[in-house]
Amino acid sequence: MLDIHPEVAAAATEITVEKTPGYFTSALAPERICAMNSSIKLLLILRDPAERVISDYTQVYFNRLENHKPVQAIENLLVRNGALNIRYKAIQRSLYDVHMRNWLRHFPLEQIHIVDGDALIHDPLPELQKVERFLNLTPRIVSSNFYFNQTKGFYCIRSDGRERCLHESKGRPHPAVNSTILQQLRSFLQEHNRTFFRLVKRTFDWQ
Ligand SMILES: Nc1ncnc2c1ncn2[C@@H]1O[C@H](COP(=O)(O)OS(=O)(=O)O)[C@@H](OP(=O)(O)O)[C@H]1O
Repeated sequence: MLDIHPEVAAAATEITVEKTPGYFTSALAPERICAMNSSIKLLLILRDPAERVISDYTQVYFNRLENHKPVQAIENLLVRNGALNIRYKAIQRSLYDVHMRNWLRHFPLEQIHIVDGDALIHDPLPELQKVERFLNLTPRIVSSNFYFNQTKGFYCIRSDGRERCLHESKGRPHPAVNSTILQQLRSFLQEHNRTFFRLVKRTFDWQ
């Protein structure tokens, strides 16, 4: 979730943006943020929730490796006692309907702009132009602000003569997941995704 705080902006021409991914899944954040500023504009970047589970696993996996902690194959975390382990945190964080419901108790849907994370990765400009419109900003982002970084395999940003990519911990190769288990995960998420689509009155290209 990105929270825009116009009231703490340094100048009338500026807005303040704060980014904390953990807000979306926090039970307390919506109420607290609403108490702070009920007219705040919220940005939510979401990708295919099954991909998000694997991405979550991959980041934890490499963090643990770097900290010399033991690691497990993703299948050992996804499955417990022969069934999908829906208590696995990476799965819980991908139940977008559950978390969104919590936000919609405090904010109208119009105040929350959802960025299609998969589209953002493959074609960033249109998604960011939608963000500019949502924030009522004068359009400034143009295609030359992006270049495809062959080494990373992703788009990175070019602005004011500087080039910036995400941290090296991002964009690492995901493990190949056992296809039966992946299918189980996708089937489990499907109903949650449908509920989420109804809540936000739009659909995404997730299975
Ligand atoms: N330039 C560049 N470098 C690396 N990764 C890139 C880039 N552009 C988009 N992506 C995709 O962004 C995913 C990471 O998003 P996060 O939300 O976890 O990153 S961050 O919190 O905004 O830093 C990351 O997910 P993972 O591949 O699962 O790490 C990528 O799919």
